[in-house]
Amino acid sequence: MIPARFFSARWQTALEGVRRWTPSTWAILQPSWLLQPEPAARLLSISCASCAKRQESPQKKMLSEKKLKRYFVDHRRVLVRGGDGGNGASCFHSEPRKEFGGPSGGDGGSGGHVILKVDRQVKSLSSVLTRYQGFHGEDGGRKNCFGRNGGPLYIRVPRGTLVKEGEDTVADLSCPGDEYVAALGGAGGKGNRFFLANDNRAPVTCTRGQPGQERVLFLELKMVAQAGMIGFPNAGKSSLLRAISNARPAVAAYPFTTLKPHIGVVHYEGHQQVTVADIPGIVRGAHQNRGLGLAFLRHIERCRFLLFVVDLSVPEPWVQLQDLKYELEKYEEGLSERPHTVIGNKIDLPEARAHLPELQARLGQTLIPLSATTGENLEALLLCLKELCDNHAEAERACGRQPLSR
Ligand SMILES: Nc1nc2c(ncn2[C@@H]2O[C@H](COP(=O)(O)OP(=O)(O)OP(=O)(O)O)[C@@H](O)[C@H]2O)c(=O)[nH]1
Ligand SMILES: [Mg+2]
Repeated sequence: MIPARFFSARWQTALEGVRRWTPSTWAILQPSWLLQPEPAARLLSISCASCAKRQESPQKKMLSEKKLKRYFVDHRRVLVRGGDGGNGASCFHSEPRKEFGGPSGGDGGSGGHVILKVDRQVKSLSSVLTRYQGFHGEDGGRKNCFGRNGGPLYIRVPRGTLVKEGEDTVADLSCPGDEYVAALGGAGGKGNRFFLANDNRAPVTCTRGQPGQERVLFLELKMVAQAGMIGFPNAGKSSLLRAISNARPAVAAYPFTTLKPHIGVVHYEGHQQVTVADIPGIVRGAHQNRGLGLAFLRHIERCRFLLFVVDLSVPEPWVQLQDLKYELEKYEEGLSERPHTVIGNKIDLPEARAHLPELQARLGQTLIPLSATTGENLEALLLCLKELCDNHAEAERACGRQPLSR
């Protein structure tokens, strides 16, 4: 037996802690899969479901509503100006023993365009600045030297960016690699060589380069996903996305953990994929700009079907559902009528199980009770997603349109 004085003060504190442990403390430390019965045989392999971790709140300081909105960059006002054209030169050829060498002023180079380009790596408009100036063309030079053209200036934007000028939508950049010339560069000026004519053998005229086009554009980001998850803060939307896809949005026990939409891809057999967007939480009165407001709902506009995520552990979960639909209708009439399914999350909690029968009775439609944390009944959600996707594709094909894939 080693005497206690041989241990450092730190070790002694640790030993004290061990002595205080009780069986219940051990139970808390056990992984959840040891305490719960094995779920029924799974129809599909959901490796991520078992990996979905419960992350404890890092005691983050609550942000005010005003500050919350600053984090959410999905629209930008941008002033774009094309590069100015270079000026033409006015000079005459001069060489020993050569009289009347003639005009030799070169043209100016054209100004560079400012181009919006979709880049897969860019996920939000936060990297887009408020003003851009294209590269200017070089001035023309002596000896008929033309100025160099200004190169194009690319502004990298995320996929799903809408470009508006005033009220008009001028471009919809929804595919990777899509480009839109936001501002044209100015044409280069002409040097005096250009004005050489039979009746004027020594022109001195040269013109200035034209200024680049100037425009004020509004960029608006609309995520492109097939399914959109809508729910109150803390309903477990991000946990669910982590469980069914490889996306890794933050999960924590405080509201508004998610401040920008995340997209996850759910993989099925036969290389079929369904994209699911996790939208920041909606609160009652969002249409009056409460919480994060309704600004982020523009991401749902493009979703083909919706997943309403309800927290079953709250006292009256059906009220949450009514509020969600009400807020959607306030944003855009008919939005809540899109093909959708209702998900009752946190079924692993006893109070959630107690609320389930009443919610089902009030709902009058099928509800998928599941647990994002334990992975219980996730198969039902995956099958339902696939069905919604197949139905959508069929409907699109019937109308002669190409269904949205990813
Ligand atoms: N018991 C239990 N807790 C869950 C479950 N799903 C999520 N949670 C917990 O609920 C809390 C909120 O989860 P999130 O996934 O961040 O919720 P959210 O809907 O994304 O929240 P916001 O981003 O704020 O809108 C976290 O503490 C999760 O651990 C579940 O199925 N069971
Ligand atoms: Mg979240």
